[in-house]
Amino acid sequence: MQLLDNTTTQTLLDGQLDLWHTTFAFMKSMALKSAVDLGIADAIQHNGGAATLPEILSKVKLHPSKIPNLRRLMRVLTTTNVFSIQHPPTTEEGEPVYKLTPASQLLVSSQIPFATMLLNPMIVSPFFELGTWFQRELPDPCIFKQAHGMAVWELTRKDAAFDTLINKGLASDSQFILDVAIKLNAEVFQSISSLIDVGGGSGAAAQTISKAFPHVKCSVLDLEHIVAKAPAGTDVQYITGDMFESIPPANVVLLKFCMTGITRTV
Ligand SMILES: C[S@@+](CC[C@H](N)C(=O)[O-])C[C@H]1O[C@@H](n2cnc3c(N)ncnc32)[C@H](O)[C@@H]1O
Repeated sequence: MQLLDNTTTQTLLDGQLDLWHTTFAFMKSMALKSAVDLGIADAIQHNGGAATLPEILSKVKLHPSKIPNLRRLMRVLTTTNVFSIQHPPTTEEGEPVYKLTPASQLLVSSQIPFATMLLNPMIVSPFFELGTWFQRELPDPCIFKQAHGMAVWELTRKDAAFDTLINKGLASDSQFILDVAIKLNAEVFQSISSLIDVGGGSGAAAQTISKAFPHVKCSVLDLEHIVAKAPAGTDVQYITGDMFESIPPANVVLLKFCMTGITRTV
């Protein structure tokens, strides 16, 4: 084989390994999706934060024919640090114990809707056509629109289930990251009196700030159909508008995740 004449066999084997690692990288995210779908993090948590395979099986619903495959799934999830594994000493018989890691602690508490959103087929499938996207000139550069015929925010307007998926996912991430920001940088919020979250969605971030710092007048600027569904009874003011036309004045302008899927027309 010409290839083998010109390059060392070991170099090519290393190259094949790199290719396989990248080719099968999707198995990591699909294993994570399975863990979320099956509630494995919750099962371990309910067992005190550590569980053997039979203990996980007592809490997770699997078809009996698939039980032998759970160990393989857990192997992927431990090599990717979603869970950790502690083997029994070689001198003793017994089952390995799976434990929560910082990553899976987040799956128990807050990040499930975010992972569920990002691993949804509607969000993942457009990337199968990334090569085509590079070859075409499109009036709208949004890859989601190339695949589904409309931008993310147009689809949220038309499809209630998709809207819930996106809003819950974004809100869970906002809630988590704002809790962290408030804990680490409280003085930043103490020194301001107003804040506007541009493209703030259902207002999870603004509400978290408003509750922690009642002296900060918090507002959300978003598109009409998002503001129409804004939760009532909060101190946050929801404003309908297009960020490309104007942004109401405030001490702080928050732009979180706003580079993704922004639409110019309201
Ligand atoms: C990726 S989401 C971010 C939501 C929120 N900031 C968060 O981090 O959870 C983008 C938001 O921008 C809004 N949006 C899109 N185009 C907009 C525009 N032209 N003017 C104002 N808001 C817009 C969408 O409706 C959506 O709520």
